[in-house]
Amino acid sequence: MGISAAVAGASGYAGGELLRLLLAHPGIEIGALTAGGNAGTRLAEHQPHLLPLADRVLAPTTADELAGHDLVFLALPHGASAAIAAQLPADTVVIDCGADHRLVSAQAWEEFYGGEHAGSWAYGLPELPRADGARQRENLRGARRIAVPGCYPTASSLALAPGFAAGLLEPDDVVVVAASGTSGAGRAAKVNMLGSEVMGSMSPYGVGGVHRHTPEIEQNLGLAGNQPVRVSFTPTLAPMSRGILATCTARLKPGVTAGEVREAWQNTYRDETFVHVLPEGRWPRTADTLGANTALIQVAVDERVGRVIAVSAIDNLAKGTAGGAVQSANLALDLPEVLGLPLVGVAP
Ligand SMILES: NC(=O)C1=CN([C@@H]2O[C@H](COP(=O)(O)OP(=O)(O)OC[C@H]3O[C@@H](n4cnc5c(N)ncnc54)[C@H](OP(=O)(O)O)[C@@H]3O)[C@@H](O)[C@H]2O)C=CC1
Ligand SMILES: CC(=O)N[C@@H](CCC(=O)OP(=O)(O)O)C(=O)O
Repeated sequence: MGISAAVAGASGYAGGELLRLLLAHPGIEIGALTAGGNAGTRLAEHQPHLLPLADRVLAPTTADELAGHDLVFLALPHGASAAIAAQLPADTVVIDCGADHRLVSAQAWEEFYGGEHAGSWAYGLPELPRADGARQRENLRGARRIAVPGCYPTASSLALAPGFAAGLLEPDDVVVVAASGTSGAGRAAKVNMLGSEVMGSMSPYGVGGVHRHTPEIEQNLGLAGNQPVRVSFTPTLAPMSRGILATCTARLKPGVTAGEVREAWQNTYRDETFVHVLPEGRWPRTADTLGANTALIQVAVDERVGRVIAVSAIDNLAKGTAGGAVQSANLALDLPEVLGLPLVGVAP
């Protein structure tokens, strides 16, 4: 008998990607599938690409439906996860794809999300380096409650953390501009997500330091360098369904050379399966990560202005959500960390 997993939010984008990955996972069996207003409908109406589950009927998202599994993935809008998680048994592994449990600081939560802070769980970005030389994965082994990172924080934290972990970057001059595909916004209808608004156009949003992923990126880079980091973050919307390209720059400390930068980035990810620093001269493209649990990174130094430029590409639904969630679940359940996770993308 394998490990049983329930997926709450199975009719949404993150839930659909979780199910795609779980169908290929050799150690996990898919149990209850739940939704909100779409409870009672067949999965095929929402996820026609998941043929083996086509006839499964979505249950309402209640603790009764979710309890009784070894593992519960919550792919619900933020705000909905905390209430349901509080009703689940303490020994169930609960992986929250939403934002409710990502931030350590209650003050940052109130400033960027409003309302009451639900608390913080082990943060599900295994490869994140920490200033003490350990990796975030050490906090995930055996954990029973895990918060999956936001998709922009996954891309930008992995891109810049090596420089903070190695003490090469100034903490007060960090700029991240990232482009996301529209699936990042979820499936709920929004006027600015209509094809006619998005196709053939790119546009910024959440400008001026107000996007709720700003404190999460600061939290991660602060952990990597063991000092507070301030980040100017601007998200943009790109006319594609999946993918994030994060262009991240920071001021170098005086005297830091391009060679030291390259060495720090390569050393950080040398032994990682999913995070790759590309050979010099090759730059990450979102297309190369589609469907894969990978993050592709390149770094360069702009010597004229004394800044590092680190670019990363991920699939927001794979490494940016569902892939990261399954990777963390593997760690929590003491399975091989890479089990069932695709390293191979879909191209062109
Ligand atoms: N999309 C992405 O790239 C990323 C998403 N995430 C996070 O994952 C979570 C899910 O996002 P995503 O899949 O994109 O969103 P979607 O809008 O595509 O899906 C939301 C899912 O939650 C269900 N739902 C909505 N409201 C409730 C409720 N009150 N009670 C129970 N179920 C409810 C919906 O069911 P129904 O169909 O019945 O309404 C649907 O299954 C969010 O917290 C998001 O922040 C994290 C990283 C990246
Ligand atoms: C394109 C788009 O709208 N993206 C979403 C982020 C998606 C994500 O990772 O966020 P959460 O898990 O924190 O919801 C946004 O900017 O709010």
